[in-house]
Amino acid sequence: MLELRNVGYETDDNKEILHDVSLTVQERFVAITGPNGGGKSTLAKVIAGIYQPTSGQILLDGVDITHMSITERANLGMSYAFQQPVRFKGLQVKDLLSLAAGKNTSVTEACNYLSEVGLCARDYIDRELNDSLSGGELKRIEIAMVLARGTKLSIFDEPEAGIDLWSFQNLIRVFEKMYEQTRGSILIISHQERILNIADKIVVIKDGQIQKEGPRAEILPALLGSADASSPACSVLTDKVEGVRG
Ligand SMILES: Nc1ncnc2c1ncn2[C@@H]1O[C@H](COP(=O)(O)OP(=O)(O)OP(=O)(O)O)[C@@H](O)[C@H]1O
Repeated sequence: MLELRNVGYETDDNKEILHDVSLTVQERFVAITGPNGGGKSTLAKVIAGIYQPTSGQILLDGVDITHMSITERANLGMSYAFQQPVRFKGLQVKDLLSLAAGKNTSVTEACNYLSEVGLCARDYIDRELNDSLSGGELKRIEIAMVLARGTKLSIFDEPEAGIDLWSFQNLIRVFEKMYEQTRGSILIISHQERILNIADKIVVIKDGQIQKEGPRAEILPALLGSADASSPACSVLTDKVEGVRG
């Protein structure tokens, strides 16, 4: 279980981005949503160790990881997929999957991971992770990497970004498979109703604070509120977050 106790984060020039965030993540799927600039990505980076919190404590299965490095957290069983995928120049896709899995992944295994994320494996296995890959391809490769790692806590920052042509059902199936394999928790930052729809718990972050959290059945109807059914869910959710105040 991941536990955040009164976590705060300020930038070097004293801008407060997160304020007094307390949260537990022990459910299968936990979704973090809220308006742009609310602090979701910052929270994910604080959890993953990319940013150090300036106050509060973070515990993973009771172990205080507040001041641990990214590598130490990863070794304890945490994976993080960025909103903007990173490029690893000089490294091939199959090498990245082997590194992620912590073993020499066979071509068949690597191909299976790539197929899971909707990529035609043989076209990608030997590709270098450089600018020749599109944002959407990199995003899928990054999701395949988290799948290969199979850790007890996987964090995804807007996994839907850049993969519009790939069916959401596939993305959701990947999350479900990941859960079956790891029995861990999957923390997903998303604005997408279809992703929020699979969440066991939804957390709404606004102005750097938790505005609302609870089971999906309690939070989602309020988020959708007076949403126009013909509008894309992503913009609806972003706009309607105001509606859950209370
Ligand atoms: N290093 C930084 N220095 C100054 N401001 C920052 C820094 N990092 C983030 N911010 C600001 O903190 C706020 C929260 O940013 P964050 O990226 O966490 O929001 P978000 O909820 O993930 O947004 P989005 O939905 O647009 O991805 C924003 O106003 C952002 O401009």
